[in-house]
Amino acid sequence: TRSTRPQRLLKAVQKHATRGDPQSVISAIDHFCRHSEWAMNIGDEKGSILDSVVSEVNPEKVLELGTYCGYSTVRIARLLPPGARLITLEFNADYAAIARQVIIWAGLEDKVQLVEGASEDWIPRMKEHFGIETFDFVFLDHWKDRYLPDTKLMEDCGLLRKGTVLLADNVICPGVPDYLAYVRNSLSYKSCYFKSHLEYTKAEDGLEKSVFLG
Ligand SMILES: Cc1cc(-c2n[nH]c(CCNC(=O)c3cc(-c4ccc(F)cc4)cc(O)c3O)n2)ccn1
Ligand SMILES: [Mg+2]
Repeated sequence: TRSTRPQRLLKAVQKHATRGDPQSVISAIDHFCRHSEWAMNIGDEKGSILDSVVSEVNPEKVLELGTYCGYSTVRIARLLPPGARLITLEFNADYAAIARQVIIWAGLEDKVQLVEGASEDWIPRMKEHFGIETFDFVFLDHWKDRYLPDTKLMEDCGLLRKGTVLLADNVICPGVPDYLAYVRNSLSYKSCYFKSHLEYTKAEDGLEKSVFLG
């Protein structure tokens, strides 16, 4: 039967990227998505904004919601200091299988723990299952109707501390209006918007950076 788009994306990585070289993995995926098939990775333009925020925060403990093929996982993990850890949650088992291979090809498997399942099931188990106290940085890139409930769930589970940075993809396209209203109006967050474009297109999109104030 016909291969899936994530499978074809992984083949492009294994053909064009150098094992152990995260930048070549990022470039191979961006080339595939620009010249072969669009895919819902954050992409190079928003990816550069992600890079700058991660570098500024320099986090030890990172949570990513929505792995997809592991593109943003690689972008984040390649910037982490030794000993830092990234936990990434993926609901779709087929995406997860591809992402594991992409992360291994980039040579970043020691920094990344990929967990399969729904965010609402795993967020309440972070502390007892992974020994996590609080996260320094959270990247939200999963189902858009889960951004707000999962943010409230992270608050309630005590996973956020004064200064934890949340960075949300797709706040314009597909859009997360309820989440935006919440972080922009809540006294518990300081938010700012980074205007950009939907990956590999001219459509507007952007990232919302929100600092939890406790
Ligand atoms: C743990 C857990 C994980 C998940 C989960 N894992 N992986 C995802 C994927 C989510 N991402 C998207 O749907 C998405 C869509 C677009 C898009 C699509 C079509 C258009 F026309 C325009 C834009 C663009 C993007 O950048 C996106 O990120 N959800 C779900 C539940 N629980
Ligand atoms: Mg996205």
